[in-house]
Amino acid sequence: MILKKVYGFIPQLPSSDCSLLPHNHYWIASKHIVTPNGTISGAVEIKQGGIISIVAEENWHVNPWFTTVVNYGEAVVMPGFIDVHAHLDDPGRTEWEGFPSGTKAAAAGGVTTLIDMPLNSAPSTVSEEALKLKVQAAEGRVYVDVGFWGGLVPENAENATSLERLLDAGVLGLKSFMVPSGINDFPMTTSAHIKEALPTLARYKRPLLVHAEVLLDHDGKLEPEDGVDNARSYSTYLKTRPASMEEAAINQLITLTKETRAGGSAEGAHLHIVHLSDARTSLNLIKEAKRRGDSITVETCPHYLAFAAEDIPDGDTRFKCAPPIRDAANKEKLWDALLGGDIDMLSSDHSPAEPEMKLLDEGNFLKAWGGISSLQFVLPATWTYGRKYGITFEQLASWWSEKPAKLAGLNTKGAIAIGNQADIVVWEPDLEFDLDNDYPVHVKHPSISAYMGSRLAGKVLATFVRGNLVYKEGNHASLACALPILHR
Ligand SMILES: NC(=O)N[C@H]1NC(=O)NC1=O
Ligand SMILES: [Zn+2]
Ligand SMILES: [Zn+2]
Repeated sequence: MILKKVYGFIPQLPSSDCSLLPHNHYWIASKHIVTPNGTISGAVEIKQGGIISIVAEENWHVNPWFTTVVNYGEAVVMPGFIDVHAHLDDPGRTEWEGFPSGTKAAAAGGVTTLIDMPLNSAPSTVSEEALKLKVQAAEGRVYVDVGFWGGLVPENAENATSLERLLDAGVLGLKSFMVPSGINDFPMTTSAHIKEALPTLARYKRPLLVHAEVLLDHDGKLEPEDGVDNARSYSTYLKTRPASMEEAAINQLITLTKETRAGGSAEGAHLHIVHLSDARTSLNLIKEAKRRGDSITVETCPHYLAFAAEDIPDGDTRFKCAPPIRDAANKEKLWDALLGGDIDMLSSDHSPAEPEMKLLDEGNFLKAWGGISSLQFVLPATWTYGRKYGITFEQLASWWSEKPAKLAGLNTKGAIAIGNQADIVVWEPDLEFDLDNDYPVHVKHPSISAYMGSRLAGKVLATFVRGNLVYKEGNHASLACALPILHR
C-alpha cells in the first residue's frame, strides 16, 4: 500500500485547485520507477510541472526538513499512458461522452494524454473552423492533456489548401476511414484519396491513421439479409466483418506506403493502422511492409487481447466494435505479435454512445452502436490479461507511452526522463478489484462498458499531469487545468 510521507517544513504553497498536492517542487519516491534505462529504486524530482532529476536510491541524499517527498513504497511509478485513439465526442455529442467526463475517466485509468479522434463529435474535425470549436470546448474542461487528430475525408483530400489549413491549425496528424464510419459528416476515403493526401502529410511530417477495413461486395452492404441469421449471436455479426476486409484494406495501404521510403513521393509521411484485429494475413502484410522499410506502424486495443468471439454472450452488445473481436486463436496470435514487437502500441478506441444505442434489451448485434467503452480500465485490463504472458513494466511503458508519444510527435512526453513533462501514473500491480456496481466508476455510462462485471488487477493510485496530482484514490482535482495540445 501507499506509504505517503510529506515533510512540510518549507512553507507550503496555497492549495491549488488544479492539484491534490499543493506543491510545485517535490519528489516522488518508489522502489519501482520505470525509466527508459530500466526500472530503478529511487526518486524523481519534479519542479514547475517538469522532471528535473531522477536519482537511484543509493545516490539520493535530500534533507527531509527542506524537501517534500511523496513516497509510494513498492507501488509502480510509470510514465502516464498516452491514448492515441479516443472518441470524446465534444462538442456536439456530449450525451455520449465529453471532455470533462472522458478526461476524468482517463485520469482514473492512468492516462495523462489523450488524442481525440475527429469523428463522433459534431461537427467532425475536418476543417480549421471545426478544430477551433474543439479547442474552445476543451479549454478549462480537460483533466488530462488532449491533442487532436484531424479528419481526412474526400472533400479535403481533393483540396490541398483546406488540408493545409487544417494541418496549420495544429492537428497532430490525420485519420481516415476506408469503410463507412457510421457518422454522416465523416465519409469514407478510398485509397486514391489517401494517395493524394500523403505528399501533403510528408511535407508536414505528420502521420495518417487509418481505419483499415474495406467493403468486399460491391453493393456496399455490411450486414446480412435481415432474418437470415440470428442477430443476437455474435457470430452473425462476425460474419459481416470477416478478416478479409482488414486484409484487403491493408493490401491497398501497403501499396501506398512504398512511397514513404527514401526517395519516394511521400518520404516523410507515416501510416498508422488503428485497432488491428486480424492477427493472421493482415499482420503478415504489415510485417512485410516494415521489413521493406516502409514508414508504417500498427496498434491494437485491450479488448482484442482480452476477449474472444466464442465467449461473447448472446445479445451482449457491449462487445460490439469494428473490426470485430475474433476467435481465441487469433487473440493468442495478437499477443505473440505484441510481445514480439510486430504490433507497436496499444490504444483504447474508447467509443461510447448513449446506452439506448447499444440496444442492450434487444441485443441485436447488427443494429447496435459499434464501439467499446473502456478508457478508465485500459491499464488494469492490459495488466490483468497480460500478466500470464509475463509482460513487463517496461513493455507497458513502451506500448502505452513511448511509442504513442512518438506517433503523435509529443517530444516531451512518453517517458520518465529529465526535461520531460511530469506526466506520471502510480499503480499497484497486485491490488485486485471487482468492477461491480459498488466500484466508484468514473466512466459516463458504466452500464455499457465491456469490462463491468470483471475482476481486474492493477489499481491506479495516483495520476500526475504536468506535475499536478489530478487523481488520487477516487478523487479528482477540483479544477480542470490540463491543456489542449496543438502541433507547434
Ligand atoms: N465511429 C466510431 O467511433 N467508430 C469506432 N467504433 C468502433 O467500434 N470502431 C470504430 O472505428
Ligand atoms: Zn475505427
Ligand atoms: Zn475509433
